[in-house]
Amino acid sequence: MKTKIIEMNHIVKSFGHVQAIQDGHFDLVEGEIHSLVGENGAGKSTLMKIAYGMQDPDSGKVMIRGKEVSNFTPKKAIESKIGMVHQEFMLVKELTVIENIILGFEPHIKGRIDYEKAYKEINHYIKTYDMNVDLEKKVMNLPVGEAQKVEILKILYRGADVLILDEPTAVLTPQETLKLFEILNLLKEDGKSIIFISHKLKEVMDISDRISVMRGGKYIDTVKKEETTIPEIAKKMVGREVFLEIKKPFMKKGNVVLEVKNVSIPSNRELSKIRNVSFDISAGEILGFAGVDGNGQTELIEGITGLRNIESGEVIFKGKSIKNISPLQIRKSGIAHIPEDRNLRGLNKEWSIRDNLIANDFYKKPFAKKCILDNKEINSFADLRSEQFDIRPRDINILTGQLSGGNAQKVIVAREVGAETELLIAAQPTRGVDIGSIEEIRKYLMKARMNNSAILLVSADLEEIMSLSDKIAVLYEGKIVDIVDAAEADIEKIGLMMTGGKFDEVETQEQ
Ligand SMILES: Nc1ncnc2c1ncn2[C@@H]1O[C@H](COP(=O)(O)OP(=O)(O)OP(=O)(O)O)[C@@H](O)[C@H]1O
Repeated sequence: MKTKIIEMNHIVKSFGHVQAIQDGHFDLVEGEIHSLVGENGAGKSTLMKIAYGMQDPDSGKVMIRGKEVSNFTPKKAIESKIGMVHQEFMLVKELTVIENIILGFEPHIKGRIDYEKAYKEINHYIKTYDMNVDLEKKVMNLPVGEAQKVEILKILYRGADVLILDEPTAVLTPQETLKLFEILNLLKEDGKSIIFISHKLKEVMDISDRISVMRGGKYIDTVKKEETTIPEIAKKMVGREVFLEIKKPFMKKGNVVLEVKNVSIPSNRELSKIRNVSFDISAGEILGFAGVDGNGQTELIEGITGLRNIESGEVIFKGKSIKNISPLQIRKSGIAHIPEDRNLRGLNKEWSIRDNLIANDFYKKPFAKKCILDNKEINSFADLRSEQFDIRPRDINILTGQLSGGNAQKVIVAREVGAETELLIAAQPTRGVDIGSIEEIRKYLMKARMNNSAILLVSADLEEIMSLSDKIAVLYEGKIVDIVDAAEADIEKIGLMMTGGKFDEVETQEQ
């Protein structure tokens, strides 16, 4: 029988009055890829932070390689050959890749850093696991997929044979995810053991040997990949059937709401400059933007929402130019925005759920009357939104900085989609969000369409683009490759367009 490397039993952990884990169990055997899944706030990250010694359990037993541990710390975890890659990377952007990898563990020769030894060792990992990383580059110049490889190299360099990866694919493109999976399989072949936290059940089914499910802080079940299905896991996670296929009822297109004409927007990355882009969106229509991240999606949305200067061209909302006016004026004109970076632009983490929910409208009726806030109105509005969008924990006074990633995202969606809006700009609305909430968020986007909102959707999730959109535009190196009717598009063709091929060329190639 294979050795159990990590065993956790009856783990309990609270933060103040929030019980993050009520009864956590997990075990990892040598040489397996074991996924941990569960809704936002189910306690996955907390359980893994306990395994890595970043947090102490209130009670319960943690065994590492057969020995019970207490007062476990990341330092002891590293000594026990356990490494963790967190949701938010922990690299020093100003340093080079090699400097990051060896930071705190520099080999020395005659009082100086022995770079030769470090290069030799790291190049060995790069070759063995087929990683292709430029060790001289500064981390700030790396795309996310590369930065993640650096995180993995960093823990391998520290001697890890157990890798805990917390939502590693949340920020990756489909291509980068495939590459990551190749690396993980090579690591597994080499005898390493991997814990993989993810919300993407298809990926979980592709990569795992076993899958453990948590719900509401409790252990639910562990199943072998061959003995389960995606719907079965989704049901264990959410406690009910989940339907991600969204119905797209016929909708008669209304007037044009947004017109973008020959717009160019600068960027400090060459591939992300928006070059002469034109499209329009009508009332009751969803235009989905597909494309590999970094091809100008961020710049385009920042330009339209007033967060970035537009160099040339025109942006017209309901017949009036909104080009280069302030983000506040743009919001006030009736445009809602779910920003892609929820921490930077979507929320004030120091504020409560309630205050974030009313951030756009706190000065207006019914929340303020004659410049005085009406707390009763505000509280009942915030309670209702929390209930409708299933924001957990159900306490509107909690600071959003204390919420799990997915619940934080739900606060933004509840604020933006809940509002009556003529144009909704939704950038990565379900990124890092659990399957039950994805279903809810998609339903709300569809409801907004049925209420005649025009919606600009940017998503790295091609299936999301395909299932929600009426028209699909593909951005490649800052240009629109093509805009196609969603009814005629299929995922493979759109995938090929994401590498620059035109829709009809793709068809011709196939014939
Ligand atoms: N440092 C903290 N302070 C207060 N509450 C916390 C803290 N860390 C986690 N929590 C709470 O504990 C619960 C479990 O959070 P955790 O991050 O473990 O969930 P998760 O399953 O990883 O969720 P997600 O998939 O959204 O990342 C949540 O309700 C969260 O708000």
